[in-house]
Amino acid sequence: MLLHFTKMHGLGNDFMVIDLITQRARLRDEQIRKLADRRFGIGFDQLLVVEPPRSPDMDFRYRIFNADGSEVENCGNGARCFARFVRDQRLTHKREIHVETAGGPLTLVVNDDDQVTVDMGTPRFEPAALPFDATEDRPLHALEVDGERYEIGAVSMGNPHAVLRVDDVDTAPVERLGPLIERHPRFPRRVNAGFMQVVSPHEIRLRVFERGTGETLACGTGACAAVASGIRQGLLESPVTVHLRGGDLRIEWSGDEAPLLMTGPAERVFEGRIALA
Ligand SMILES: N[C@@H](CCC[C@H](N)C(=O)O)C(=O)O
Repeated sequence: MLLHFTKMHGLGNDFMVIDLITQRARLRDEQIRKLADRRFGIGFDQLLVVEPPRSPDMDFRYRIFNADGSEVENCGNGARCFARFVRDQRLTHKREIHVETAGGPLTLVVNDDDQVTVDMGTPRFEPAALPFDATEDRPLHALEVDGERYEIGAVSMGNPHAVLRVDDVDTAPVERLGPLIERHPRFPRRVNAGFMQVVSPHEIRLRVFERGTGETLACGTGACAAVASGIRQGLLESPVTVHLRGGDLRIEWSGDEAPLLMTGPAERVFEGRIALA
């Protein structure tokens, strides 16, 4: 069968987006891995799937699959693309869109300038929320990686994040430490590994080695987690501009149970049809 798809990106974190409201398909893990392949497939960091909601209060169900085929709880850059996609495809005319994800509900607002603001919910730090094997909920946890001890912030934005502060993201050992942190035994469901350089209380630079994908040009939930961890440690103050390799995000969070807001762009690249093997 021929499946219609749209290729999109949020700051270079790229997606294949498919509408499973007007089309029918069931994608197996190995098909997702093949489609994600940049030589043998379409190439993407994540697959985003639009489905009808299961709850009457919601507009859509938003499902996310990493390039390795694993289904995950949340994707921030994807959420902005999802909002643009459902409007461009005329699946909704709303500017405020409520979606259910495996990590909980999200509210997406398409602004007049076409930037999208996502209410990402409240960051969670308790280790069980990630999950992370630690007895106490603290701003920093010691983590031994490859015989060295590092201090990491552990944050759930629906999906799990470890945030490591570095002096300079350009020279940070992202390729070496990223995969080791991602599969560290204290993170039983693996983890996204963020490397954060604090530039000022309102500005950070960030690289993220994503679970199930590898380093991407930007990670929305990674940006939210890094800012939440930085604010909790007293290093940052809202609002914070996050400079990622693919561009900038604005993150606002007033702390405690307040929702964290992420604002940034969402771009359509091309559309196509592909035969599913
Ligand atoms: N690129 C994303 C996060 C995608 C999911 C992540 N790799 C995970 O496994 O949790 C973003 O923009 O947030």
